Amino acid sequence: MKILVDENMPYARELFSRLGEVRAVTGRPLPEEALDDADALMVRSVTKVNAALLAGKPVKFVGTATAGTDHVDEEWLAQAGIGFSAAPGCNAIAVVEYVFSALLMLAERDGFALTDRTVGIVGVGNVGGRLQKRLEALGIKTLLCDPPRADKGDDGDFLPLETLVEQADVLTFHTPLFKDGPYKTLHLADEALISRLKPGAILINACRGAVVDNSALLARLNAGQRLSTVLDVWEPEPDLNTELLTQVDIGTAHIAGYTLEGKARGTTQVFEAYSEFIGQRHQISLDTLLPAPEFGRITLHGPLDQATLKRLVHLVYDVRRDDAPLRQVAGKAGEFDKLRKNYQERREWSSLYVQCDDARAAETLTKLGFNAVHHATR
Ligand SMILES: NC(=O)c1ccc[n+]([C@@H]2O[C@H](COP(=O)([O-])OP(=O)(O)OC[C@H]3O[C@@H](n4cnc5c(N)ncnc54)[C@H](O)[C@@H]3O)[C@@H](O)[C@H]2O)c1
Ligand SMILES: O=C(O)[C@H](O)[C@H](O)COP(=O)(O)O
Repeated sequence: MKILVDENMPYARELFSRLGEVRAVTGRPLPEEALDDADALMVRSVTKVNAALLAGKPVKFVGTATAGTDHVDEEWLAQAGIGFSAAPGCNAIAVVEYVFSALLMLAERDGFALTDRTVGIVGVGNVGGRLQKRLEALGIKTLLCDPPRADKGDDGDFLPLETLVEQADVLTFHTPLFKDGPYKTLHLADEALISRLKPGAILINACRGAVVDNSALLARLNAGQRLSTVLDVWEPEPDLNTELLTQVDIGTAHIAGYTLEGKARGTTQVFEAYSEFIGQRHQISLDTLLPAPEFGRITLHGPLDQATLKRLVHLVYDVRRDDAPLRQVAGKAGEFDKLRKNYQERREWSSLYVQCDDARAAETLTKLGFNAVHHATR
């Protein structure tokens, strides 16, 4: 059994070698000769998986260690009889923590309280749903837009996108990229939508670049629209518009989902799916794979306010650590992917054990996803 894995999948060699011979390859471009004798292919979002890549090859299963699947022609895989699995939700926590890190940074810089802001969430799935819960745990008002869920009759107060545009101070996108169909998201944020955002609003895109029309966004920013912008994803990648990067408040190289936990969950989810596909079911516990974090334990004295939360969040992950390197290399061939390949280890908030002498602080931090306990220390 020969299994090709993207070289940017942590723990892939260790896990997949339990099932067969593993070869790690670059995902962009994927060396096509490697497919000539491969039984299975494990990719990330940078590899386009379609007939052009796989027709006539022996590959019987494709796994993508990602939440998004717009790089995979699932219809063709199904008609070609090739098994497929994605990794839904694997990195949702990472994206939520990226959004929080960015919002706390902007709130400190511009001197506002997050509890005075209303956050509009477009796409309320694994990322958007967790984001809603964590924002509400802090007492921040959210407005939700998810037409597919609304049409299915899911519980939730789902609103038209237009209402979010009118009322939200922060508009954050967490949809898949659908190029057409009833729920098309390509250029969902077009020039008309962007121009109607509230003055001083914050626009965040951490889903797929083309969900926001990047040329329209640049035109609005150049026209002086009062807007703060956080872009993790770009139209196109890896060759983003460098002028747009100079205009955004935070710009990163599609790494919102790149916690070690998030990437490792992606690998284990496709490993479990493939092991089931070949009839050798394995289940993996993430705890057995992950190393100890750089900061493991801290004591918080007193209550939790926004400034304290910001310091705690930024101890684990400060989004500015990923903004500066992108600005340094943008426009240079190959550098966007190099930043992603050589990504400095980043952990999730749950990796930090926080001992609090204030019961409410412990309760809030627990709801936010920290490993917090209340323990009187004074
Ligand atoms: N930047 C990153 O590193 C990163 C990491 C994870 C996911 N993503 C992207 O974010 C997307 C969302 O991730 P997820 O894990 O929450 O996916 P998900 O499938 O769990 O949730 C997506 C939600 O969007 C909703 N939706 C679909 N069309 C919509 C529309 N037209 N308007 C509003 N809502 C719509 C769906 O009904 C669903 O509830 C992924 O598809 C992926 O492309 C990016
Ligand atoms: O859809 C996702 O899960 C993310 O966008 C994706 O994982 C980003 O990382 P990549 O697969 O490109 O390494």
